[in-house]
Amino acid sequence: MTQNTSRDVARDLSQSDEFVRVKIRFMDIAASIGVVVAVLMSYVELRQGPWFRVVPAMLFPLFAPLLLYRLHRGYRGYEQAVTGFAVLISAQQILGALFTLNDVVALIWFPVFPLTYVFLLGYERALRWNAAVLIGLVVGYLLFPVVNEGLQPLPPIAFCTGLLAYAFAALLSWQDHKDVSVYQRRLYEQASYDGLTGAMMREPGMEILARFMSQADRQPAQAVSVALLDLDDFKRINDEEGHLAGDRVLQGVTAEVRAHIRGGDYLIRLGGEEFLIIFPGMQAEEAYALSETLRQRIPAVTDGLSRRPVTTSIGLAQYRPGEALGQLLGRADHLMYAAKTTGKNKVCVDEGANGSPRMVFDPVA
Ligand SMILES: Nc1nc2c(ncn2[C@@H]2O[C@H](COP(=O)(O)OP(=O)(O)OP(=O)(O)O)[C@@H](O)[C@H]2O)c(=O)[nH]1
Repeated sequence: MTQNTSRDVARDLSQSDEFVRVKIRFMDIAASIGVVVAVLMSYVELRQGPWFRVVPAMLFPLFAPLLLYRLHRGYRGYEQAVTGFAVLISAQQILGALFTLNDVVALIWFPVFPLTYVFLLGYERALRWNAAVLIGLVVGYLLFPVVNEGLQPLPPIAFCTGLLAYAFAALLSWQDHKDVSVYQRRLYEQASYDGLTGAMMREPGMEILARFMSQADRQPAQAVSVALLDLDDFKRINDEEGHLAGDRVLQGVTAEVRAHIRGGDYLIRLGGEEFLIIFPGMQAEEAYALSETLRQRIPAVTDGLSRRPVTTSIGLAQYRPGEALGQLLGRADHLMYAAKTTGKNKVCVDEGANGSPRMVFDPVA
């Protein structure tokens, strides 16, 4: 089974934290400057020609404040505002082609907009968006004499040069952003995944768990279970067979876990020989079956990696809506500790209902 790719995870995280805050701050500044420039342009335009030529330039000062307001209204507001800005800029461009393409100054903006789309939408969406806007510009140019009562637009050679500059800027920004994204993803992987086992590290893992917990708060039917998995007597392997043997065991165990969990599950290394598996959308009973399979398989897969079979103790808890992350992990830890103190090599689980944890499964080791 395939696990979440680091790319999916990076995308998930990049939508929520510091990255978004920086982007919002930048958009506040850029949009405010845009409003001032557009008002000045409208004023100049109004002195030179008929009122309707001002419409494209006035769109931005009219709608940008509303979008800035949406931008600060949580995650949904942010998504809508970002797309809204892209729509606003496209409308401004295409209407601009329709009304003002007899002025060579209009071409100055052509290479600027592809960069804006990449910033707002990411390079993949921006590429499609740019293709659509290029078509819109051509249509606007062709309709210019009809809308402007016989007034001639820029000569075709000037317009085509503008289009080429636009397409070139779009390709360059796409290529550049792609390179940056690859680099960012590599940095993210290094910062988020444990080099020895490939399991996710504690901090990003906790962020993801917190996200699933708040999802479960909003939709109580959406269960989340976690399994805290700790290898038994691991110190003895290190002491008797050396650290390298211990490392091999850790790698063997995590490979086995990864092979059995589902695509949307997460494996996190909390530290040392302690791991957490997040089972989104899974009740404790179902997660128990999977954990029990793992418990049974681990001695077999570590056979040969160490002189004696390695066993695990697992504490399994289902999230109770409203509880804190520390409480959920505390319950899982308490259950794992119960498994350790009652003979090791077992899975202990509670029902996930309110009240004190109760062990409903206590398989024979
Ligand atoms: N080889 C190796 N050992 C590690 C790593 N991280 C932590 N350890 C060792 O893991 C061992 C954990 O020992 P303990 O916490 O006593 O746990 P244990 O021996 O498994 O005992 P129980 O949990 O009670 O079953 C320590 O010896 C750590 O040095 C690692 O990355 N590689």
